[in-house]
Amino acid sequence: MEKKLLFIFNARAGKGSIKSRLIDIIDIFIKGGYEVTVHSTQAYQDGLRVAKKRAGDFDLIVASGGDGTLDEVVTGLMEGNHKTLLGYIPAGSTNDFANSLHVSKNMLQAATDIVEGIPHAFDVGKFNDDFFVYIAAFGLFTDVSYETNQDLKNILGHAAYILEGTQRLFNIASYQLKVETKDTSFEGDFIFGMVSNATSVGGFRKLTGPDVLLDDGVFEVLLIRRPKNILELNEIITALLGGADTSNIESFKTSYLKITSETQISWTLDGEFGGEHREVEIQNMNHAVNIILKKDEKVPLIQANTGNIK
Ligand SMILES: Nc1ncnc2c1ncn2[C@@H]1O[C@H](COP(=O)(O)OP(=O)(O)OP(=O)(O)O)[C@@H](O)[C@H]1O
Repeated sequence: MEKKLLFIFNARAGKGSIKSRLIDIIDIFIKGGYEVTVHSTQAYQDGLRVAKKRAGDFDLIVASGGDGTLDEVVTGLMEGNHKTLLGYIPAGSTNDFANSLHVSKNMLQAATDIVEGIPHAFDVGKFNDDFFVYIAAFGLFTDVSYETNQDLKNILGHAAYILEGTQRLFNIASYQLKVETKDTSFEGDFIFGMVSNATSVGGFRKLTGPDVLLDDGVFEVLLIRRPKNILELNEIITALLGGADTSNIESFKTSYLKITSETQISWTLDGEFGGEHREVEIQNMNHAVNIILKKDEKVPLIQANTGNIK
């Protein structure tokens, strides 16, 4: 029997770059032995709705768009409790997570790699009642409006850019936080926080630290305290650029994290607006999604290949 593939794509992502490749992509899927059902997302969260409702009827779901579309489809899989295999064809203006996954930026190659590829189990983040694929972050967004879409797209690149070393770290909002893990808890005045499962964020590799594995059941956490003077600021910047550690940066790995603040904090989940929260519980959902990647691709994973789907 033919295997069933649900193809969910955002025709608007990346200025509509997928449109001219659509027929060739579908042709690759059909030649790969799939019966293809196509859905172009009609609005914000449509990808989530369709994945949640329909993924159970398919052997493979392929998402195409930017990080936002991937986030929505994974959230739909999680909310619907589906274990359907997932493929990703980057087609947005921001495809940050594609760098961690080593997915080809050539859409036809990415489609071929899905058809010929191998599924790998990846961790997913649970964020209160929501989910994220590779990052939940707050801070450093005060001069970026959440109202216009384009600003939102660049939010992680923007944060990473600021962290790379401008003096603006002094002039931004900070948040009084209590941070709890299963082993420890601490408090402080923080300007930025990120909980990630990625080898690079906003195009910057150093921010997530070395020895990142995408299926190890733990997140990399980076929390930056407000610098009190130039010396502390320089220490923070040096540490972010890979130099000596500083007590103004908390960085650790954990499977669970609770962050409580006195005021509402705006969060971003995978580069999209993740709501305002005073209390956030983040849990690593180990091996929650099975993503198909090119054979022999050196993606940082503990697990060896879980078997060819063909
Ligand atoms: N038809 C649509 N109309 C409006 N928004 C949509 C539509 N389809 C998807 N979206 C929303 O667009 C957002 C961004 O999508 P995505 O991540 O795929 O692209 P992007 O690379 O961020 O975007 P862009 O290339 O448009 O800057 C997502 O939140 C998604 O829900």
